[in-house]
Amino acid sequence: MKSFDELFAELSEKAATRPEGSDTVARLDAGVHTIGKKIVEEAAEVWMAAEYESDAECAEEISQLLYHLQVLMLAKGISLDDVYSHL
Ligand SMILES: N=c1c2ncn([C@@H]3O[C@H](COP(=O)(O)OP(=O)(O)OP(=O)(O)O)[C@@H](O)[C@H]3O)c2ncn1[C@@H]1O[C@H](COP(=O)(O)O)[C@@H](O)[C@H]1O
Repeated sequence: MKSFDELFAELSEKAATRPEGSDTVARLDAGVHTIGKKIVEEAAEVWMAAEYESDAECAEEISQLLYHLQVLMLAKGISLDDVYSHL
């Protein structure tokens, strides 16, 4: 288990070091358009899970949406503080 900030630190490290086989590196290389489409897909899955699936399944979908949002943040060079400053 990890926090939002811990996942972002891990993904930032992956983006910087580009380890072989990293899914995150492949997603970053695919670009903002592809990442954006994945976010829309994951958001829809969150919505469907909230309406028709268990709370546990919904939580898993939310975790995936948060992951893909972080990938987009990295692709755009947006930091945690850039986001937190609006909360
Ligand atoms: N938290 C996540 C995470 N959440 C979601 N995903 C990705 O998002 C996918 C979920 O989307 P879907 O359910 O739509 O599955 P899918 O249709 O097969 O998705 P696609 O691969 O086709 O886009 C998963 O299969 C993962 O590829 C994640 N991939 C990685 N992480 C974490 O990110 C870190 C770095 O991972 P790597 O870059 O792979 O080393 C590790 O701590 C991982 O646990």
